[in-house]
Amino acid sequence: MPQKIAAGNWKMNAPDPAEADTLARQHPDPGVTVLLCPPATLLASLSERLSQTKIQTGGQDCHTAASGAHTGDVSAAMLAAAGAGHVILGHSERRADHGESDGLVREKAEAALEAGLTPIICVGETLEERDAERTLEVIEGQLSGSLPRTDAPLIVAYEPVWAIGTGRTPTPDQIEKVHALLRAQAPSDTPLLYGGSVKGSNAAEIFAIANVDGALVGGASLTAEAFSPIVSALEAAV
Ligand SMILES: O=C(CO)COP(=O)(O)O
Repeated sequence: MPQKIAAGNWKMNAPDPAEADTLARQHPDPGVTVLLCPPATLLASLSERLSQTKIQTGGQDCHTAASGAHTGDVSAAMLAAAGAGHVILGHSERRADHGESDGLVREKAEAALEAGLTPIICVGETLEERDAERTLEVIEGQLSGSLPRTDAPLIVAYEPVWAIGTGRTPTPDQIEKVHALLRAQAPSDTPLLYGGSVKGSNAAEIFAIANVDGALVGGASLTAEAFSPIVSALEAAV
C-alpha cells in the first residue's frame, strides 16, 4: 500500500515557527507521514526545531547541479544538508513563473534522488485545458516528461492549476479519473497526493477517493489550527 502523506507547502510565506511546534504537539505519533516545506531560508532552523518530533521537512525546488556558478539557486544536496528529506518539484507556480519544462523537472528529480531526497513531482491542468477536455492528455504528457528514468521511490501530486488558492476543488469524480491515470502511469506504490484548496472541511471527502494517498496543502498548512484537521482526516482514512 502506498505511504499516506500530509504535506504542507508554505510557498513564499514565513508563518510563526511556533505553529510547527503546536502541530508536532498535536500529532506526536502520526499514523501518516507529515511534512512541512518552508522557504529555503527557514529549512535548517525548522528541521532543527522539529528534529525531536515525527514531523519531517522538505524543500520547494532545487537546481539540477550539485554546486557551481548558479546565483540564487539551491542544490538538492544543500536541502538535504539543511535537514530536508523531500523536495517539491515542478509546482505549477514554478512552471508558470520560471518557465520550467517537463524535461527540467525530470533533471531536477534525478538530482534530488542523487542527493537522497524524495521528489514530489507536481502535475496539473489549467482551466483552459480542462475546458478543452484535454486534462488527461495534459497530465499524461507532464507525467511522462517529468518522471525520472529510475525505479527510485518518488511521490506525485496532482494539482489542477485552477484549484490552487481559489477555494474551488474538482469534483470527486474528476479527481478520481486523474488519479486512476497516475496510478496506471507512475511506478507501483507511488503515493499520489491531491493539492488545490484542501481544507479541514473537505479533506475527508478527498481522502475517500480511490488512489488518493494524501494531500499537498498550501494556505491551510500555515497554521496548526488549519493543518491539524487535515492530518487527522488522513489518519482516519488509513
Ligand atoms: O499549491 C498548492 C500546494 O502546493 C495548493 O495551494 P492551496 O492549498 O493554497 O490551494
